[in-house]
Amino acid sequence: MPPWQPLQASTVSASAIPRPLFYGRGIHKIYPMGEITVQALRDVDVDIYEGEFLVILGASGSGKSTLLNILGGLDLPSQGEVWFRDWDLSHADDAALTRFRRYHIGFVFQFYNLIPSLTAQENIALVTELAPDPMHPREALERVGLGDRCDHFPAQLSGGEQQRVAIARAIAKRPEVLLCDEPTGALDFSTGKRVLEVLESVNREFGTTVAVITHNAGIAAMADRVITMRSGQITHIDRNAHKARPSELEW
Ligand SMILES: Nc1ncnc2c1ncn2[C@@H]1O[C@H](COP(=O)(O)OP(=O)(O)OP(=O)(O)O)[C@@H](O)[C@H]1O
Repeated sequence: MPPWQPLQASTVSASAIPRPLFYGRGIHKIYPMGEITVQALRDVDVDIYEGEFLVILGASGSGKSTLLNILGGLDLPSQGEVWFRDWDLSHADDAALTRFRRYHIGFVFQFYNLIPSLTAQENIALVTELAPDPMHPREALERVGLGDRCDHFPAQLSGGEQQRVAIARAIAKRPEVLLCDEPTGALDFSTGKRVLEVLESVNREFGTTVAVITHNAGIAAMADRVITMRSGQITHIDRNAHKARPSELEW
């Protein structure tokens, strides 16, 4: 990692602030679209710390998914630098990014992307077969409260249960980071809260760094820190003095 400077001026000396797990500076992302270009990210500086629960909040089109995809090694910035520990993600080739995703990152998306013809535990086994030190698929399902649904097919599970299988699939390879793109976007209020409880317990019990992107401001209260985005830029970074439990959230 290059010499690191904390983002915000602080009364605490820089050496007392932990080095971030992710370190991004001057990130731009431009999509050429024929005659015009779309600037999805403009000069974004971001730090993500080990073990934190981060919420990235912003309206549709503000650049949240673009930023998450770059941090997760699914996409490259057009300009700027992105580091994960000592890995320079901004200059990594496809093979290096695939290794990075495989060994370090679990993804959870709004739509669960389960294979309909496979049972819950078979969906998870597809991932754990490639991982160096995975959980047993049954254990991962127990972690999300679905130990009794191992042999159910996705169509036999509710939306919230399918999302919990997707979370079990993401945590089964014991990633250091869980990146979640609108994980409750397709769920009703109480089912969404159950999914957030699972993400909170993964963060608390395993120490997994969790980043959740959402347009739902009600979710921000459960985070350690909240990054707010607008028009491809970070407009605020706030730390919650008190973290709400998922059961206390309202939206
Ligand atoms: N592959 C792409 N090609 C062209 N433009 C893109 C592409 N991906 C994103 N964009 C544009 O970049 C901007 C940021 O999109 P992004 O998906 O990151 O926003 P978002 O905050 O995640 O929105 P949402 O909450 O609707 O998912 C938008 O204007 C979007 O249309």
